[in-house]
Amino acid sequence: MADSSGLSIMGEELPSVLISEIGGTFGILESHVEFLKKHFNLITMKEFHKNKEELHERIKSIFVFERRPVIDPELLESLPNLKVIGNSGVGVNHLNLKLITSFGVKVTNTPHAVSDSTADIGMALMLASARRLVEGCCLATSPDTTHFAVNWLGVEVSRATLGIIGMGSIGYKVAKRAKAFDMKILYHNRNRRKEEEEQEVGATYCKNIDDLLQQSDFVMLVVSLTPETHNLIGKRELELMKPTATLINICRGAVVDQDALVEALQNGVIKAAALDVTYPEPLPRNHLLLQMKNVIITPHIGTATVQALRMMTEEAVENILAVLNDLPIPSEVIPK
Ligand SMILES: O=C(O)C(=O)CO
Repeated sequence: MADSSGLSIMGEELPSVLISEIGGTFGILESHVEFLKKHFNLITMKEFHKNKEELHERIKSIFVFERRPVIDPELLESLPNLKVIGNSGVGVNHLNLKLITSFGVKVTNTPHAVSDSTADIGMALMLASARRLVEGCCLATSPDTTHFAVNWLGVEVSRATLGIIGMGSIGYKVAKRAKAFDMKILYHNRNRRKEEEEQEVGATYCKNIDDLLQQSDFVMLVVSLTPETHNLIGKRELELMKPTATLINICRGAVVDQDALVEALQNGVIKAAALDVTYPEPLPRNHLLLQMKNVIITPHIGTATVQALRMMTEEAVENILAVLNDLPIPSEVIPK
């Protein structure tokens, strides 16, 4: 892994950093451990619980990966020298920012590392839904299939209108990709992008989200989950969309009112949905969304690439070292 930070604390013992565990489904990738150990003395939660008395004053940072370890008041109270929580990933809705910062602890995230891989998943879901890829795979592997029925047709994304809700770094990368597919691009964002940025990707700003919903063939959600964006897309918004439109969600499940979505899909209010995120994750096996032919669901794999995970670890390490060395912090998350 690239050692771009050059920030290890020279001449000092490596700072102790708490991690959930190494390996397993939710632990740190074993191939990242060597890199992390160049900068930190890693302490797993298991070691911490076994030896709290000796370790609690030494821990300066917590490296959060896959929402673990869980940061609760008890953990924060037990770490008097904690300076920073380095989240590996951009979304921090699993962290109570107000609580954490009330302990004088900073929070950082990794917006740069995740943007390409998450934008790719957005495009992959849009294309897969438009061209009925999952259904097509099932047809191809079905023993009864000789040829697809002549009226078994998908639609093209070329020249269709894509409405991007949330034009941060991921949304912007989606727009760049969509431009290459000759899509017409609309976007809604709290803050309008600079004119030259809009021109670069050919995106038109919709101040009013309703205009975007009414005009788009594909609506892609790329916002952070906050109290303002919780259930941002509900019954009213779905009813504004075209009956031929597809909803793609690559941010957080709770941005959509899922019951309203099920109803809209059942009643033909919209045509289809492609979701990398749901609530809960995973959905219960008997959930209606898992049974609909016009829905594609992936298990939150936006950053599940070799490259993204490597860059997330590197970006998180840079952030943590910047805080511990009292240097400008590349990506600090400030509670609103
Ligand atoms: O970076 C994040 O927050 C993710 O959810 C990755 O998909």
